[in-house]
Amino acid sequence: MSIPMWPEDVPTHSLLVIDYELLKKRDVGEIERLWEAATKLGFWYLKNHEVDELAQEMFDLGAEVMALPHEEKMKFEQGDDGESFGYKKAGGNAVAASGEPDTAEFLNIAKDDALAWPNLVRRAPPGTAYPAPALARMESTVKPFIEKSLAVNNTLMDILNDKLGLKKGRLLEFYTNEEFSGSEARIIRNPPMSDTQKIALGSHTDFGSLSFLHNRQGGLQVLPPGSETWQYVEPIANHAICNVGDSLAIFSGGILRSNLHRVIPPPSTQANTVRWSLVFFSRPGNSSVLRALVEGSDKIANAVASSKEGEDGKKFDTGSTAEEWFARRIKNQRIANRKGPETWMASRGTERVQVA
Ligand SMILES: O=C(O)CCC(=O)C(=O)O
Ligand SMILES: [Fe+2]
Repeated sequence: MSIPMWPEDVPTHSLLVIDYELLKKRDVGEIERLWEAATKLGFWYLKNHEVDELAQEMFDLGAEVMALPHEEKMKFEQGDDGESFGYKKAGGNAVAASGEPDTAEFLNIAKDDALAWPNLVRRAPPGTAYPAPALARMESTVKPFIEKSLAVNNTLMDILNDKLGLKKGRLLEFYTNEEFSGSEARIIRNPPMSDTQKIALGSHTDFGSLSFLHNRQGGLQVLPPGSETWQYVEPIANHAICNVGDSLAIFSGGILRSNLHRVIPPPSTQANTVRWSLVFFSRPGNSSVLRALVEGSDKIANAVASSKEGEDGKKFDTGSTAEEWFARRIKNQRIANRKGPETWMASRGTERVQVA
């Protein structure tokens, strides 16, 4: 599919472009730029990451899955208990405290299932785990996509670990393949909308640590620090978009920024197209306690000590495991679980500014 050019007449927020090749060589200048991006906005472009071909194969898989009849996809529904893996229908989640439904459908595939393939360790038995086109491409596409995405996220994490002043490998202890986690690949489809302001995915911070995003059309928007205006992030060919999620913001005592973002339909020139996007989310092992790593780094201890008492103090010691944190957020987004605006509030993460 050819995608129309990005329009020049919409408010667009530029991101730093980080070169993964240079990061792999631990180029000092590039590491500084990554640090700037991860601490100021928490979003950046990543080029030279070598995952583009596999990303395209994931989109092909996504097209096959989403073309299945609705009843077939619903056999693989994620359910109402806070489980993320599986299919989520359009309208399954709220996008705001009002309870307005979302418009995007997505399929989430567990990292643990892809790596254990041909076994399924998180969703079983096979007939009810994932739609057939996903199972058919698990070995050829999903597993290598997840392995490569993990390598990218782990490299970024290793660099951020050192910049945070943590002992070598400390952060990566949370992301071993030994323990189950909420890490997953997500393929998202949003149909064309006549209302180009109709919210597809509501304002949120990401639940996990690092998100590695490939989107074809625009529609992703960020709320930059200090701004009250949502701004588009331009999709650039062969450039992934990376962002920091709640867990890294908490581990780092707020030094790394988990920024609010949302998705609306593609703007202007790109309107009236089906919007496709694909994300790999790295999330800590289920038993990881989400609290600032103050004992491991003076930098983190100082950041927590100098943050606003009460509000921030509590934020950096959540008393919650990663598993509980994700289940709470997922469960309370679900329209089926909605009792009122309080259900939406219960689904929130580390947001400083609450946007309804
Ligand atoms: O589709 C996008 O561009 C972003 C998706 C997103 O923010 C998410 O799934 O958490
Ligand atoms: Fe997100």
